[in-house]
Amino acid sequence: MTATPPDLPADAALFLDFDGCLVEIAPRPDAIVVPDTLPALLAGLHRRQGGAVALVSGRDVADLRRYLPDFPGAIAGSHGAEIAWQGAPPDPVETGGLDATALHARVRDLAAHDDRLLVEPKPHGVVLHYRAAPDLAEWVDRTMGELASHYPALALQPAKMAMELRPKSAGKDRALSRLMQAPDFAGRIPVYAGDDLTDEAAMAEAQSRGGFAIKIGAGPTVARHRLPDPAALARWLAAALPC
Ligand SMILES: O=P(O)(O)OC[C@H]1O[C@H](O[C@H]2O[C@H](CO)[C@@H](O)[C@H](O)[C@H]2O)[C@H](O)[C@@H](O)[C@@H]1O
Repeated sequence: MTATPPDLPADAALFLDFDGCLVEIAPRPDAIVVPDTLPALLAGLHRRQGGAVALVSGRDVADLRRYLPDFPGAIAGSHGAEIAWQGAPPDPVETGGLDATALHARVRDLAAHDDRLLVEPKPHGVVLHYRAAPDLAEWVDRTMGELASHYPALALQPAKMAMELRPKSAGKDRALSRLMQAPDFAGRIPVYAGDDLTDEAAMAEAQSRGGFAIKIGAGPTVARHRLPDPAALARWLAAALPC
């Protein structure tokens, strides 16, 4: 059973997923709408939590910075493959010699199968989206699975109406563990909010470290707490800030 979360402790380290968590899911990755109030909310939380606020997303760091250019905290992008500390460029990523451009071209060729499919290239992988073609779910899973067998350094990452190839060495749980070693985060209670399969390992990691996790929306989860949607999460976060 998942319960409403307790108040955000002042000594928490806060980890926030982006799509489906801070912003509503949209028909396409570039169609999301960032609520007007979100940048100030994140800045207020960053002050209140002593700098211990991080975005943890499947999107790459550059993409997240386009949507939240003034976010003052750390950003773990590409499912934790990239970590950018407050305002700095991302740490270099070990890609195992991946030719990302060739991979993107291969997936674009596969996507020519149906013009409702959408390819999202990433610096260390690629996503094939089928939100506009739900009938192709099985085809996408199978085709990306076959492709994955040619890329031993990449792992299949199922997401909402999408299948991704991302570095095997990445993972939001690993990103959380790394961030928890940083001076602003160390010794704090990890609190993680997320909505997708990609968040489950990080939620488990937060709980195993004595913190808590909040699942946003419906669906099975390891999280012990739940809120219905990004608006409810924003209200819960705002309640932690002085009026
Ligand atoms: O880890 P997240 O911040 O939750 O990012 C996960 C993926 O989110 C994006 O795709 C999802 O959201 C899109 C916009 O709402 C939606 O159209 C798509 O169907 C969803 O899968 C993003 O495009 C991916 O790169 C992220 O990995």
